[in-house]
Amino acid sequence: MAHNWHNFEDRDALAESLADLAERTLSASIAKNGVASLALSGGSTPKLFFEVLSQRPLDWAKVIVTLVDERWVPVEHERSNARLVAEHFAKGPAKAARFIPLYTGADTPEDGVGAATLATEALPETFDVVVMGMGSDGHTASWFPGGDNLAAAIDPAQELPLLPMRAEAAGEPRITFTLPRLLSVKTLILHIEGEEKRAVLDKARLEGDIEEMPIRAILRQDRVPTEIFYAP
Ligand SMILES: O=C1O[C@H](COP(=O)(O)O)[C@@H](O)[C@H](O)[C@H]1O
Repeated sequence: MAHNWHNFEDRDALAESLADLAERTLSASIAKNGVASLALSGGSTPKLFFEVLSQRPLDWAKVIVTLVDERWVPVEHERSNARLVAEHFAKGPAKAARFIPLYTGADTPEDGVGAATLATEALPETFDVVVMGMGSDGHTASWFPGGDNLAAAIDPAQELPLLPMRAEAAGEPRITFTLPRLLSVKTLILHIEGEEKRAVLDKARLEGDIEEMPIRAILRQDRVPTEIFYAP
């Protein structure tokens, strides 16, 4: 499936354009279905995009927001992706959106994945917008090289929407949406910033095992085009 490249001179321009695309897609879905859904990545890259999108004049009360993955830590923790959403996205107009967290408060993601799965059943079967990020090791969502559930998470036939994930490089146990669940989407975005990550992405586009660079599961799938947003 084609990748559509959107290259920007700087990160401000990228954030505005990415927010334009998300706003357009969400607003079309609200007009057609009365509801829209958005799955966001965590980490450090999306902060500016969150700030810009959160100010857009959408009917946010009709938007359901979740994360593509979460670190298994409480929302107060500095590494919580939900905390990033709370601080940089759930403010201004976007505060009216309904947020479905993946962290449930259970001791482990293995204990909590059932409740998280139930909670995410409130999402429409097809996401309107999914925004993926990528780490400098080629992971995306919590699909880490060497992850204990990596093969299951990126299995195109996987029927479970969410899986726990543990990996040395992950820092803490994780929970993550699986490949088929995230590919059930109208607009799939990959958000990359910085020349170091651009080099990682270029390497991922070459031949090689998907499990070595799990972002390849996105780049090589043929269900939905990937809109690649890049700024140095
Ligand atoms: O751990 C994570 O890392 C990736 C990449 O994050 P970044 O800090 O390099 O932007 C992120 O996409 C994922 O959601 C997050 O949990």
